Amino acid sequence: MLEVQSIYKRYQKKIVLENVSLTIGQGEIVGLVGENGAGKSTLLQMLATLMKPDKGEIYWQGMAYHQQQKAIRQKIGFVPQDLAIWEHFSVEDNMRYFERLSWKRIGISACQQICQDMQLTQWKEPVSSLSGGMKRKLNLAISLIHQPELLLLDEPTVGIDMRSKQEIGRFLQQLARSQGTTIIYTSHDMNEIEQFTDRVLLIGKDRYYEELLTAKGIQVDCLS
Ligand SMILES: Nc1ncnc2c1ncn2[C@@H]1O[C@H](COP(=O)(O)OP(=O)(O)OP(=O)(O)O)[C@@H](O)[C@H]1O
Repeated sequence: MLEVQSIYKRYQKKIVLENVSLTIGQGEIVGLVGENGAGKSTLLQMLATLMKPDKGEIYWQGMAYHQQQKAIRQKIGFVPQDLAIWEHFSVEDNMRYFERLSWKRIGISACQQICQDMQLTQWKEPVSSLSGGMKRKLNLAISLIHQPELLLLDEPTVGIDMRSKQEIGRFLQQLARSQGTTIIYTSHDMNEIEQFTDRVLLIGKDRYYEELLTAKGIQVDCLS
């Protein structure tokens, strides 16, 4: 279980997160939505241990972030908005490279299986020749090599076509159901959020998303 207790974050004078608390259970897929600049990436970076809150505490499976950061980091997969892959290597070489650096050595067949499960089948092709959607899938596949318990995705499907979105969404659902992976992901696509998440957390002051999602019959929990 992920527990966030009353966290605060400000950049210079700008308060971004103010008294944010949330609880997410194992195997849940949660959509994090809100207007541009609401603080979604900031929150994800804190959940990924890459940034500390000014105040408040975060726990994963009862372990406090401020006390067991290294152990917690090994259980987290984080996919930032920007792609972090080697363009001139093949899909296989990317997976081999990151598998070698991984906390957990799963072997190359298991790496290939992750790609296949995501319908990323261009194993031998250079990344530079892949479509944007395939590159996003590879970025996601790399984050799964160490079999994270908590997967944090910052707009994993931005700029990609409907088909790849569907494939990624279905893959994430399968991952949560079969492995019990807890998944939090941000998106501005409310159809995708409706289709693939179990529930929605809204961040920021803008109530546009709340109205939109409530009209679709989706329950929204407001974080600020
Ligand atoms: N390192 C930083 N220094 C100063 N201000 C920052 C920094 N990072 C983010 N901000 C500001 O904090 C606010 C929240 O940014 P954040 O990237 O978390 O929002 P977001 O909800 O992810 O936005 P988007 O949907 O555009 O990705 C924004 O106003 C942003 O300009």
